[in-house]
Order: sequence, then C-alpha cells, then structure tokens
Amino acid sequence: MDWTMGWREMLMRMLNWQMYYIIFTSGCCLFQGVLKYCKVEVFFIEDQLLDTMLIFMLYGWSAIPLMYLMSFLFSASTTAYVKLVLFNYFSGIFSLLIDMTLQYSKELETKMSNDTRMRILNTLLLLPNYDLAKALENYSNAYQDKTLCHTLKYPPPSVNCSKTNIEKNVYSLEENMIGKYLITMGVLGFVLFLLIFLWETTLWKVKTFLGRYVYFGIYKKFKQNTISKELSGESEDEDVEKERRRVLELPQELLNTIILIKELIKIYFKCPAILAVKNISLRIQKGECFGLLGFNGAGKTSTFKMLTGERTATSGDMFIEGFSITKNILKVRSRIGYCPQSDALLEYMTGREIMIMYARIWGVSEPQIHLYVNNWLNSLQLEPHADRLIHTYSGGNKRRLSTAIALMGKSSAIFLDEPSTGMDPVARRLLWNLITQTRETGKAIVITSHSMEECEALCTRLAIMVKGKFVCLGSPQHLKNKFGHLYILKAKVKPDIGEDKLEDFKIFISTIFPGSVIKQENQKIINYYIPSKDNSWAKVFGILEEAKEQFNLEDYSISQITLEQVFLTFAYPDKTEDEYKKNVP
Ligand SMILES: Nc1ncnc2c1ncn2[C@@H]1O[C@H](COP(=O)(O)OP(=O)(O)OP(=O)(O)O)[C@@H](O)[C@H]1O
Repeated sequence: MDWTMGWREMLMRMLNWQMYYIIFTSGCCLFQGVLKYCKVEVFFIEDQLLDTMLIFMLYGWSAIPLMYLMSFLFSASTTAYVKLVLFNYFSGIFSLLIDMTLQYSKELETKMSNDTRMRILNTLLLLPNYDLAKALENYSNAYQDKTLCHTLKYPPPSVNCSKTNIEKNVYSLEENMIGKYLITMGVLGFVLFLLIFLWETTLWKVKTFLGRYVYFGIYKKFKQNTISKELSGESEDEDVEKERRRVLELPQELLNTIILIKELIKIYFKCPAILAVKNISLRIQKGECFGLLGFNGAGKTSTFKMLTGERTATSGDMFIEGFSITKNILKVRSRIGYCPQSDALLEYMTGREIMIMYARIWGVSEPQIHLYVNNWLNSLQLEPHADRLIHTYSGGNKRRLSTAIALMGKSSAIFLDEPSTGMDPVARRLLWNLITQTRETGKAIVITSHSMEECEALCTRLAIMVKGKFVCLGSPQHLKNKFGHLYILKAKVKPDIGEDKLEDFKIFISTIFPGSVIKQENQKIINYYIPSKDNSWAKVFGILEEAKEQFNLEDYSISQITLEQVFLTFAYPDKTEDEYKKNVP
C-alpha cells in the first residue's frame, strides 16, 4: 500500500504511527482501569494518575519504534510476532533479575568493581521494559515511604523518614527516583525514530551501493571469466539479440517508454554466488501485455521483484516512464500497480472498504468514489462478497480482489504475478477480459503465469527464461511459427474399417509426410506430429481431403503446435530432439 503512495508515503507512515499510539494509549487507559478496580491506589489517586500515564506513554514512545526496527530482522510476520513477544517477556524478566542480583548479592559486591556494575546497569537502560519496571518500582517505593512516614508514628527502621528524603522530587535523577528512566525512554524513542527514518530513506540506496559497487566489484575481480562468458548479454536467438540492440541503441529521449529494462543482472552473493538474471534487456510499450515465462528457478521472480523495487539490481537499470528504479524508487513505486504472488490484503476490512481506501489513495474524487469502486467490483463479479470481511473470502476471491486493486488507479505499469491462481474458469475469463480492457487503455502489463492458455489469451509478446536468460522472445504466434516445426494431425478412422485399411493409412502418412511421428493411438483415433517444413497448410489439407475418401476417415483435424509444446522444447531440448529422432522411421 505504501508503494502506491509515492511522495505521500511519509504522510501515510505518520498516520500509521498515530494509530499505533492511539491503540497503545487505549491499552494504557484500560490498564489504569484495572489498577483502579484492584485498588492499587499508588498509581491512580490525585496527581498519580497523570504520573503513571506519563511513565506508560514514555514507555510506548520508546518500545513501539524498537519493536518496529526489530521486526526488520524477520521475513514472516507471524515469526516476528511470536519472537518479539517472547523478547519483550524475557528482556523484562531477565533485566530485573540482573538488576536485583547486582544490587543485593553480597558475593558479587566483593567480586565485581563498582564501575563494572554501573556499566551493566546502564546498558540495561537501553531496554524500555527495564526502564518501565524500574520507573514503576521506584515511583511506588517513593510513594509508600512518604505514606508510611506521614501516617505512622513509629515507621519501620528500614524507611528513611528524614526531611530531605521525604521531600525529594520523584522526577529527580537521583538513585531510587524515576527521572533517569524517564529521560532514557524519551531519548531512546528519539534515537530509534531517527534510525527508522534513516533506515527507510537510505536503506534502498545503501543496498544498491553495496550490491552494485562493493559485492559486484569484488566478484568481478575474482570471476573475470564467468562475467565475460555468462553475463555478456549476447544471445543466440535473433529476436532476443535484436531487442537487446534496440534497447542499447535507444536514443535518450525515447527512454521514457513505459517499461525499459537495460542490461539487468541479478546475482545473489551467497556461497557460491547464484547468477539469477544474466543481462537481460527489454522494452515494453503502451498497450502491451508482456508474459514472463520460465521453469522453476529460471529467474522470473527475481526479475519481477527488481522491476517492482522489492530487490535491488546487481547491475543494469530499469526505468518506468523514464524514472530509474535504482535512483528514484519513490517516483517509480507510485507509478506501478502490483499484484504479488501472495495476497497482500488487510484481512479485517471488507472488499468494498479496501477498494475505497485504494481509490482515495489514487486520488479519485469523493463524489465519484462509490461509482468507481462499484464498477470494479462489478467487473470481477465481486459485488455479492463486497461487504464481507476479506478473511472470510475464498482463495480465488482474494486473488480477484488483489488483481482488481493492482489494475485500478492511475499506474501506467502493472505487474501481475500469477494473477489467476485458484480462480474458477468463469472468474478467469472475467479477469482476462478485464486485463485486456486495461491494456487497451494504454497501460503496460507484465504478467508471470504457469498457464500457457492464459499467456496465449493475454500476452501480445512474451519471453521464455532459462537459467536467467531469455531464450526466445516474440508474440505467441511468432514463437509457435518459429519453434513449432510441427503440425498436429488427429485422424479418426470409421469403426467398421478393418486393421489392414488402418495399416495402409499409416503407411500412406509416413510415405507422404517423411518424418511424421505417431504421438498417440487409441480406439482408431491416431495423433500424428507432422513436420511443417516443406508442408504448407494447403498441401496438408489437400492430401488429407483425398485420404479421407481413400481410407474411409470419419473425421480429421490439423492444428498448429501449442505454446505449451514450444515451452516444453526449452525444458528438455535434448530429450525432445532425441525422442523425436528415435521415433522418426
Ligand atoms: N533470496 C535468494 N537468495 C539466494 N538465491 C536465490 C534467492 N531467491 C532466488 N534465488 C535463486 O535465484 C534463482 C532464480 O530464482 P527465482 O525465484 O527468480 O526463479 P523463478 O523463475 O521465479 O522460479 P519459480 O517459478 O519457482 O518461482 C534460483 O536459482 C534461486 O535458487
């Protein structure tokens, strides 16, 4: 959601923080209600209520940004939640145990110098839970001492009822008072906010710098050979090579084509380094739907994540409407619509509410918002579910909603990662219509999918990726023409025809179409692969029309090889060729 905001991202974040504090303050009020109910008067009578509230608020001020920063250590939200709750719990308990041991253990007193003890206690101040516990403990002790000294004629000897002690300001920085802890929490909050600000504004730049200049620089020094061979970007496929040259020779003023990928490389610097994307170049224009196909591990997701700004590129650059992703990520993010592979929806909103929220973010005017959202809900037939909470949606409906959110708005580039996963055939058709309509409005769409049918239906151009490289590129029809050197012939012989006539038909086909191969034979239905080289459609149909009479064929059909079969030739290039050769008589 933040991505679609662009420059308004900071405003959104401030609103988020405001929400955190409103929720935290409500929790504090509730807790004070519990203290009052349990008659723990030290924390609520007279001015004490405000003092306690101040302690709690300063705790929230420091603890919330600390948790926010620590959450970056985890990739899954559930893991982060569980581990951070445990961290809070144990950091509170153990810091107090250490504090008590250092203060009251006689043995430690002799073994450990005062300086070391103070250093440890000062380090504990960095934990907001410790500060909170100590502030509450000292506040309560000071109050109780005062009460005992004022109410009892003979207070216990352990209580220091001297005038200076009783009149001490509880907010002072002295030992056993709370000033030190409150100031620490206040300063900690500021420092943590500063760190968060730096993290969020410079993280992308730091990551880009490290990846491009430090790690890649070192890698280039040690792996000179790999760099020149694997990452040259040159391709054996003429379409891929032509596209590359076109991008590299593109004049500067044409850089503002909607999506431009220029010599993009992604290396994961693990041990050993993984070359995930090997110097790809591509230009996607207005009104194009580009399909990124490939096998598991081919590098599609890595390319996709670089295009959407989720990952940094090791080398090369990508431009959305002329804005470089490496240099201007905020501007780029506000220009893209993105439907990730796993639905990123706010589950406790209804479908309508979330769409209204996004429509507002995109700047749809208030009087038009309901009409606008209703149109989108209608176009994906989500109306019946629109007022239900999203967590009650089926997987397919969540996918519909995610895709609708990616397609709506003013983004000029839309990235859809397997958008139709889990959808029924009717919903899939609706989605395809919607994607086609959106494309026709002049947007550029990039789609990854494992459904070849979907790619054929939607993509104006596509590329197949193998081991991080494009191995072919072009429209589905172009690829079928180029790589599908075969026709598929399906012939059904009449049931009353004897086996000898069937055998004659087979001999006829193998003689007239040398190199043809039987793919399948069942119940007098025979499927053939026929080489398309030297056999035009007209010639094949002419021959089959004659054969229909001659061999009593009930029916026949000739079709072109499917995109899936083209795709498979890249999966097992050697195997397919071998198998084909083996079967050729
Ligand atoms: N975070 C990562 N750290 C290290 N290696 C990674 C990382 N992500 C991907 N890879 C590696 O990069 C290569 C390309 O992976 P990528 O996920 O881009 O492929 P893909 O085509 O999207 O596969 P799939 O269809 O299975 O999603 C693989 O060898 C993968 O192991």
